[in-house]
Formats: sequence, C-alpha cells, structure tokens
Amino acid sequence: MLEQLLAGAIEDAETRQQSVSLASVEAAALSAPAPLDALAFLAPSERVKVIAEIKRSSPSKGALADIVDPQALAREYEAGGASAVSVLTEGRRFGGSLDDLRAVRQAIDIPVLRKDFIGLEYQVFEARAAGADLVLLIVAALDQKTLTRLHALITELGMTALVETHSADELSRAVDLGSRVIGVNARNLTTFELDPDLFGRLAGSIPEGTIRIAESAVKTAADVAHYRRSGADVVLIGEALVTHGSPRETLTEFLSVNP
Ligand SMILES: O=C(O)c1ccccc1NCC(=O)[C@H](O)[C@H](O)COP(=O)(O)O
Repeated sequence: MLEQLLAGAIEDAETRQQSVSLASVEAAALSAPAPLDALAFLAPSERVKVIAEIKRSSPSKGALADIVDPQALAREYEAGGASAVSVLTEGRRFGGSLDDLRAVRQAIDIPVLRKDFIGLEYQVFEARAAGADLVLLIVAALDQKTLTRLHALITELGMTALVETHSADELSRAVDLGSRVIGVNARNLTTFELDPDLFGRLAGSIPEGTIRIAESAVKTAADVAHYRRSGADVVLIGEALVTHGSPRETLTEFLSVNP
C-alpha cells in the first residue's frame, strides 16, 4: 500500500511538473514568505501539544468528513489550542490538495505541515511555495540516500522535517539523519492495524532534545493521556477531530488531559 501511495503521489507531481517546471516551482519556493519556526511552536512543554489534521478520507476508513471549508476548520483548530495544522495534500485516497494547504496557510498563524507521500525534490519545493512550514518524510517509503537529500532540502528551505517511523530500525535511520522532530506512527501502513503502544516502546530510543510526536490512533482524551505518559511532546490527530461535531471543543478536551 505504501509503495502504491508513494507511486501515485509521484506520478501526480510529475503531471503537475508538465505545466509548472521545476525551475518555476523552485523560484516560487524561494520567493515565498519565510516559514514559521515549527521547532519553537512544537517545543516540549509542561502541557502536551497537538498537531490537528485536515483529513477528508483515508485508505483505511474511506470517507471521513465532507470538509468544504478547510480554512474554517483550520481556524477552529487554532482557536481550540492546536500548535500546528497538518494538511493531507494527497488527492487520490485522502481527497486533499495543495490548494487546501495554500488556503490554510492564509487562514492561521501557526505552522502548517504538508502531509503527503514525498519522494521528489519537486514536491518539497511545491510545499514551500504553497506556504508549508513542515514537511513529512516517511522513512519506510525512502532509501537512506533519498531521505538524506530530501531532509537536507527541507532544512535548506527553512522548513522543518517531521520524520515518521514505525520500528526501531526506522527510528535509528531517522536519528542518523540528525532529525529534530521524529514521529512514531501507530498505523501499520501495510495492514492499517493500529498499535497505540508502539510509541511507548520506541520513545526511549528517541534522543534527548528531539521533539517526540505520537501519530494516529487517538479517539479519546484517555488516548492522548496514554501517549503523554509514554513520553509524547506532541500528538498528531486526524480522524477524531474531523468526525466529532465540534473540533474546537474536542481539542480543548484533549488538551486538558495533562498528567
Ligand atoms: O489514515 C490512513 O488510513 C492511512 C493509510 C495509509 C497511510 C497513511 C494513512 N494516514 C496518514 C496518517 O498518518 C494519519 O492521517 C495521521 O497520523 C492521523 O491519524 P488518525 O488520528 O488515526 O486519523
């Protein structure tokens, strides 16, 4: 599944490149307003932080929410106390787009993450040109050479890479990169099974000074508390926020769980 998602995202980027060249998107990235310092927004604190995700659908669940106004949702997230907003820009299975990211960037004053299946420099320049402050890199999707190259480009452009892992081996590859922000995703990207204890098993091997993010599988405030007790600085939440009636209230409830 991960291979298919990455191949589809790369194919779509190559199609866009036929109308907007690499040189043009690079120029747009370099002239975009400076990115926000995501490290400062996500820095460990006495309270757990949340990256709130804009997610219309997913391969594991199908349609989740009919999000017609991503700007309004992003504002709700900001008002509810989110430290950053994740925008799924993959179109085929998640129903997202770079237009969503551009719109969200204009609506809020907290960092925006481009969450997609990134394998090309072109996609990193696109992210910056659209206003992203953070870009997701999935260790399982990339060989170490490509990961290193994309990580360096994200950093050179002033953005922050969120490096996502699912195992001790992947975590050690993320550490080798010198990642400042490491995520552990509870969702197995092949079977879609959720393992809410994976973060706790790996967190101790994430070096001090790194921002530790627990991704996926939060349904209730108790799940946020579980991740916090396991050492998460930040929790990334999608489905629970887009499917509950009031994302702002849900976020406020989730953020009140600090042990
Ligand atoms: O969500 C999926 O079904 C999915 C399937 C394959 C690759 C990635 C997938 N999701 C991306 C994410 O990592 C989540 O959207 C994110 O961590 C939030 O998860 P959740 O709170 O469980 O919606």
